[in-house]
Amino acid sequence: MAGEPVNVNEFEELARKVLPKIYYDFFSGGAEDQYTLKENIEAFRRITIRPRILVDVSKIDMSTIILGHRTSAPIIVAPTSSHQLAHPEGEVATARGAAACNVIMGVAFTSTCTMEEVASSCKAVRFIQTFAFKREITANMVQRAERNGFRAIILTADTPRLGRKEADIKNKMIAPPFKNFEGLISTEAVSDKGSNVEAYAAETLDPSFCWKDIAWLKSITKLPILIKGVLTGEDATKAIEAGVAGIIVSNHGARQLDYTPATISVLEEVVHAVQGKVPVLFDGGIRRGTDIFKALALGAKAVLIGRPVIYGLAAKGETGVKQVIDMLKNELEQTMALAGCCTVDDITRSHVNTETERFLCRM
Ligand SMILES: Cc1cc2nc3c(=O)[nH]c(=O)nc-3n(C[C@H](O)[C@H](O)[C@H](O)COP(=O)(O)O)c2cc1C
Ligand SMILES: CCCCC(=O)C(=O)O
Repeated sequence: MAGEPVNVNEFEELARKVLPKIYYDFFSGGAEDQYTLKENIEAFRRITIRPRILVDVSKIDMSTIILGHRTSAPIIVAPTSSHQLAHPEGEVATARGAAACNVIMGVAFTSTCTMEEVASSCKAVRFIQTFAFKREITANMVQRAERNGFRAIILTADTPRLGRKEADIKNKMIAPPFKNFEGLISTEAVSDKGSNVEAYAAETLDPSFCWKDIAWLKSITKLPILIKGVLTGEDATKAIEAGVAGIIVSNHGARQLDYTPATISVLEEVVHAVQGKVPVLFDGGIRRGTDIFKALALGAKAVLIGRPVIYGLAAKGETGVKQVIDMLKNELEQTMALAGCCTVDDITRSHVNTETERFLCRM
């Protein structure tokens, strides 16, 4: 690739060049056969856009409100771990990039900078992401999140144990120090076989955590709880019964259970089950503004972006994060203009055709 990257995929190429192979594999990889990893991207290609012409698109407004926070676009930085493996400034640089674009920053508890460092370094609206950790870890996270001005808790519920990423096992991937755990777990997880990321997970996660335990989480915090990892209408209904403030349709970027469907193919099922009771957010495979448009048309309030942000960070630090988010914003704006939508609310179900509909049209 010659010159500056012009799209997110070119940022991935830059990141591949600058990162040691072991870290590129860690960031880019998925579980086992990586069927879902491919599908998350491919399924977007099977959805087409139904544009409307001769609409006055002289002004496009991409802004939206997410849990009461106005943001410049329906884009959130997905919580992803280990940013210092991509760039020495880690999550601090990522959060500053998000702040510069006026989008919400998801911070993983398994970050390499502490929650406090991220909080004091930028003005971005921040959501903290947690797993179903052992209770003393969760309680510590909640106190610190509230004290440091985080605005919501993202409970990632698809990880009772860690998915098997075979590249990490082969590469003997060593997790960086996850500084938020200091004083909470006795040792730095070590493992003599394969990746030690799994050993970390085994020491911190509580695989017995289930739906009823959300009541406990709600009892120890005033922050709204978003549940991440919902892939079925059944679980969406349970999540609403449990009283969550929002749902994130996600398969963890295809890093947990392989052969789950592409997230974009189950978004509508979840949206139907939710019946507008809480916002439905979406992640997995967003690489273009057209992908964001498609997710919004199928009922998402906003999308989370995982790997593209990490690739921007790896390639150019905070500037790269900003460039990646700006690229996606510019592409969304272009898509909205060419499809005849001036605001995000103008994007409706009738602006896309899924594979099923195209098949029915031919009958
Ligand atoms: C390197 C990496 C680390 C991740 N770490 C976490 C994490 O700590 N917690 C979490 O809930 N999701 C994590 N995720 C999943 C993301 O939040 C998000 O669901 C996923 O990356 C979206 O797919 P995309 O990368 O195609 O945008 C991680 C994803 C990647 C690629
Ligand atoms: C213990 C670290 C978990 C990170 C994670 O969720 C991922 O790599 O997908």
